[in-house]
Amino acid sequence: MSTAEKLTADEKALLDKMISGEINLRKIEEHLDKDGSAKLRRAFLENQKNVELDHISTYSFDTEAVAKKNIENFIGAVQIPLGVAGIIKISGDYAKGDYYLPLATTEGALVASVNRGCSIITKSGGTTVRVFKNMMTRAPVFKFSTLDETKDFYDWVMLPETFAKMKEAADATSRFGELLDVQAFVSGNNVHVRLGFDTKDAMGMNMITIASEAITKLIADEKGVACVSLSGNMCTDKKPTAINAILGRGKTVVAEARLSASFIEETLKCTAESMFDVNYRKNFIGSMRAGALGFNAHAANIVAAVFLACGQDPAHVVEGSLCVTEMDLADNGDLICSVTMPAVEVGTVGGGTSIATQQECLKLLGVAGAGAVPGENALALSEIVTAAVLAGEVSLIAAQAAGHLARAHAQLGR
Ligand SMILES: CC(C)(COP(=O)([O-])OP(=O)([O-])OC[C@H]1O[C@@H](n2cnc3c(N)ncnc32)[C@H](O)[C@@H]1OP(=O)([O-])[O-])[C@@H](O)C(=O)NCCC(=O)NCCSC(=O)C[C@@](C)(O)CC(=O)[O-]
Ligand SMILES: NC(=O)C1=CN([C@@H]2O[C@H](COP(=O)(O)OP(=O)(O)OC[C@H]3O[C@@H](n4cnc5c(N)ncnc54)[C@H](OP(=O)(O)O)[C@@H]3O)[C@@H](O)[C@H]2O)C=CC1
Repeated sequence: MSTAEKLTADEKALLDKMISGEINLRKIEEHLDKDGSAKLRRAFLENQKNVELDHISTYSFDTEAVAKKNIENFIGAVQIPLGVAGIIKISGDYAKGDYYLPLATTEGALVASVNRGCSIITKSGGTTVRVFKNMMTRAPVFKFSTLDETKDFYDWVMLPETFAKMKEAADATSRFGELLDVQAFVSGNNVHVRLGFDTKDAMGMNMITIASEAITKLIADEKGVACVSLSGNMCTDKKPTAINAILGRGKTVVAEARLSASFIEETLKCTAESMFDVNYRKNFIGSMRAGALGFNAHAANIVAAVFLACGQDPAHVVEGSLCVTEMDLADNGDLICSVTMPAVEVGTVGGGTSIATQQECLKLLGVAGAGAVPGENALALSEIVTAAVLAGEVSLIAAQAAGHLARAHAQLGR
């Protein structure tokens, strides 16, 4: 049955007004609640495009909450299959213990692969994970007329007294956010001011954009300089950049595991030497020749799957792909594997984390909501994501070393 056939007489009258252009897609909410508005939009689209929008009408989350803070022109939901990999034993500073990883994907063989990586890592004693840096960034840009004005502003930004004033203005905008660092980058008569914040359990982009605006107001008051754009692209949000790879953004995290040669042969069907060789020629030489920013096999695959499951901003997979995967042979023949993730941008409050299905995945990981100590749940999630990436890298490199890549996808992915 089409959506139009399920409408009441009143709803049909509203649909006629939408079709005639009297009420637009957005304004239908002035007449109906969020679910009703979604139904009318689907009926309108079915009428306009001669399609059936049946499956997207099925969802179980709280529509009022979702349509208020997560989506506009709401029409329903798409479903992404969700699998689980694990257990994986993680020894982080925040994530400690055995974890089942929720992975949302449509790529057959991905969950199997991560599962295999979890299995060998856990058999080998688990992965050690450490967070080296924790700072989300926003970088407004300011323009000047002369180089002397540019230099004067640059010097002022770098003063400790200026940092103190900026911190006072920024920290007043949030109960949780804290300004940690200010760096200025000059280019001709433009100055990009890269502001770094601790955002505690939030990924933090809404929070720090508000805080950064308070800093631009302070700058306007103190220096009479107008901000050209609150984001001048040196932040850098949602674009692949060297600055994020080098200086980090969000959490900079490393996960390491030492895999024994015999487990590699038994579980991964290849040798430590062959994995070392593939990793060197593929992830290092191949990535270097390709001009890549990330030197890895498929970090983005795992970041995307965990992010979709756990309500993270999927566009931040870009930064998640800036991963360096290393594999080194130890004297006793073991393979020491690590992933270095300079920019893991995650939160356990805010954004999509409160949507019911994503909440369940965060609960499965034991990191839903605010940490007992603010920030600790987001830090734990960043360690889990990095451990999951290590599992994916180990398994895929092994599959390529064993010559199993095409076979795996032929069997599981089509
Ligand atoms: C597919 C496997 C795992 C088979 O691997 P296998 O060793 O032949 O399988 P197995 O049947 O002997 O099982 C070994 C373990 O794998 C796991 N496993 C095995 N099957 C399943 C399953 N159905 N469901 C859940 N877990 C599974 C599981 O942990 C199992 O242990 P067990 O549970 O039996 O003790 C392996 O060949 C593999 O990992 N291949 C790589 C696949 C992969 O990583 N794909 C990711 C995407 S590739 C891509 O998109 C990016 C790319 C490739 O273009 C990037 C690039 O340029 O490199
Ligand atoms: N605005 C932008 O330019 C961009 C926005 N986004 C979007 O931003 C959203 C994420 O922004 P984000 O700031 O993380 O989330 P939200 O703005 O959704 O929520 C964060 C707020 O939650 C409150 N909060 C409650 N408990 C805690 C806690 N323990 N730790 C930290 N904060 C807590 C804080 O409020 P308070 O500050 O009042 O104390 C904080 O500012 C996503 O939807 C993403 O897609 C993404 C990129 C850019």
